[in-house]
Amino acid sequence: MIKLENISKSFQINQEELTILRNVNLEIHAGEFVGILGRSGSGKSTLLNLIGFLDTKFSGNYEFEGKKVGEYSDKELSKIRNKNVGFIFQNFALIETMNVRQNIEVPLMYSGISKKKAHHLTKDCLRKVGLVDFESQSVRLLSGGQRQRVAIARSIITSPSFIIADEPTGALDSKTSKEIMDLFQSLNKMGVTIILVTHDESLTSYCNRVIHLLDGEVME
Ligand SMILES: Nc1ncnc2c1ncn2[C@@H]1O[C@H](COP(=O)(O)OP(=O)(O)OP(=O)(O)O)[C@@H](O)[C@H]1O
Repeated sequence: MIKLENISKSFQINQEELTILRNVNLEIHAGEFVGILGRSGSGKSTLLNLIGFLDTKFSGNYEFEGKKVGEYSDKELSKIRNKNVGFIFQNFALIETMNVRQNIEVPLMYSGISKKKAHHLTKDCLRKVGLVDFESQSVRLLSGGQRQRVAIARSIITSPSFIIADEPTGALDSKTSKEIMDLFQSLNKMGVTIILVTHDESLTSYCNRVIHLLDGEVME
């Protein structure tokens, strides 16, 4: 599904060129639960932005489902991103003025699907993340773990090809982290492809495969 060939990425800082990713070669297949492990500054977020179609300024070849990502226009790419990628962040990134259902339905806003269908999909996602009774609750009143469950439900409502989870347990205590990782594992068993990025080695026990990123280089 995802194929990166000889990907390099540099930033220009004060006349100096800083290489953040070096000749990255990586393939991720549908159904995998891949962990990308690396220290702070190793290039994890840079790699995620690239995989998630947020950054197209790199050298090398990125093929998604057999097509070169570099050949799409920005408009096409944002469509591809909305359809195929679910994002999960450390700080949940929920909209505080909305309730649980409204947050989960955000990715459907411009999809043109009916309200009835959206509600049906939301109910299904709420079931999957264990929040059936929280549909009308304001997200302000939720715990960290519940907030991340809402974010996970939001990430899967469009049935994306893969989800990117960037340090998803970084703001949670260890018991809640385990619950969230168990949830990722059960979603993966239902067929959701997951790319987890973390600096926490203990989380990689949940993954099928671990990729180590060291100073912008992949060590599988
Ligand atoms: N837009 C940018 N301009 C210049 N340098 C950048 C930019 N984005 C990232 N960097 C640099 O690239 C390096 C890798 O950053 P990146 O955020 O990818 O690392 P990371 O592994 O995700 O780190 P962390 O775990 O701390 O989030 C860092 O040295 C960072 O300062």
